[in-house]
Amino acid sequence: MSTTPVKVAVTGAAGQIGYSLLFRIASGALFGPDTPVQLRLLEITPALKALEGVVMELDDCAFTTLDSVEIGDDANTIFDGANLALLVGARPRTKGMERGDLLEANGAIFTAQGKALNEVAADDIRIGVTGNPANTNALIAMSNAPDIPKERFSALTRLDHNRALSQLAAKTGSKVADITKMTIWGNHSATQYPDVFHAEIGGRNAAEVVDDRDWIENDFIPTVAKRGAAIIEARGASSAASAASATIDAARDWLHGTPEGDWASMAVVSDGSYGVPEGLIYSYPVTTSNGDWEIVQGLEIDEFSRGKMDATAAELVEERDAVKELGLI
Ligand SMILES: NC(=O)C1=CN([C@@H]2O[C@H](COP(=O)(O)OP(=O)(O)OC[C@H]3O[C@@H](n4cnc5c(N)ncnc54)[C@H](O)[C@@H]3O)[C@@H](O)[C@H]2O)C=CC1
Ligand SMILES: O=C([O-])CC(=O)C(=O)O
Repeated sequence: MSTTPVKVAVTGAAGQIGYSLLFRIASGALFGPDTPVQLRLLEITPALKALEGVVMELDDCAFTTLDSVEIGDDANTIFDGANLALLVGARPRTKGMERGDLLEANGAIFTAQGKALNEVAADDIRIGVTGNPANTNALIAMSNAPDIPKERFSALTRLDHNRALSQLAAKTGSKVADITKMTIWGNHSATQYPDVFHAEIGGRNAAEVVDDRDWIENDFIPTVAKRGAAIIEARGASSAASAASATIDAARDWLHGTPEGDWASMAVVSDGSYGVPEGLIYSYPVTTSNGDWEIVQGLEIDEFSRGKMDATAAELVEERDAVKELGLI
């Protein structure tokens, strides 16, 4: 239990993910009922008025864990002393838009925010990137923050991980709580590889419990990988409440640790593990404790998995090369 307030910066705070995320953080979902939270909310100038309205609503909730709220459009002011920065603000993908189109639009945002974090964040800063294209945005922020250890940056693949848990539970008639060791490899995009071959259901190998290779290859993997597009198609807007929930899950596990006997999926800087090019922000199975993560080592990778893991790495190499060409990293 800590009574020292935690400073949590959230960007894109007036957006649709923000509208769910801020209330969860303020109510103690991330740090528990005894830790006061100071919210630092960054928006672009035209969105500040809407953000004032969100702050009025935060006030009206009378959360006992919410110590203070500061809003603004200057990253150096808002990130000052931040212990955790959740970089959500970005331009969301709209119907028919490909992720590559987003690289340039978002590059400028994450260059500036990486620099500001480097200047003013607290020494223990952890940075989680939700805004798309999340892996490459995290790479841009990381590359523009040379004084912050690279391990402090991650991109969100927890939503994909949670989607995979839910699909697998539905298929096998099991409970999400019975499933462990799910893995999302690679990019938060349609090339991601949701891997059930190392997952377990009630301690048994998940692929064996499923016993339906066709479902794994032709239903499960594409359903999870294309779920974001399916939500956009159905809702006319990208995932918001589920993305906020996954952002909380990811930050909570990072700061407070993964449960014994389980792991989480997190896109983190590659050290070359599993043959992934060093320096990419690639989603791995990780265990965490006290704000540090470690890539789960020693998993056997068969030819099918190898192909999928390499394909998503190749997409990230392309994204990296594109932003390099734009001078963003
Ligand atoms: N990694 C993941 O699993 C997921 C990622 N996303 C991504 O999250 C991002 C946010 O999504 P939504 O909240 O739905 O979008 P939104 O458009 O509702 O909100 C984004 C907010 O960011 C703000 N913003 C833009 N530039 C900014 C800057 N430089 N500084 C601060 N704020 C800035 C905008 O004014 C806007 O209020 C999008 O990129 C979306 O694609 C969405 C779902 C899942
Ligand atoms: O697909 C999108 O643009 C939104 C997103 O990242 C997701 O829902 O996974």
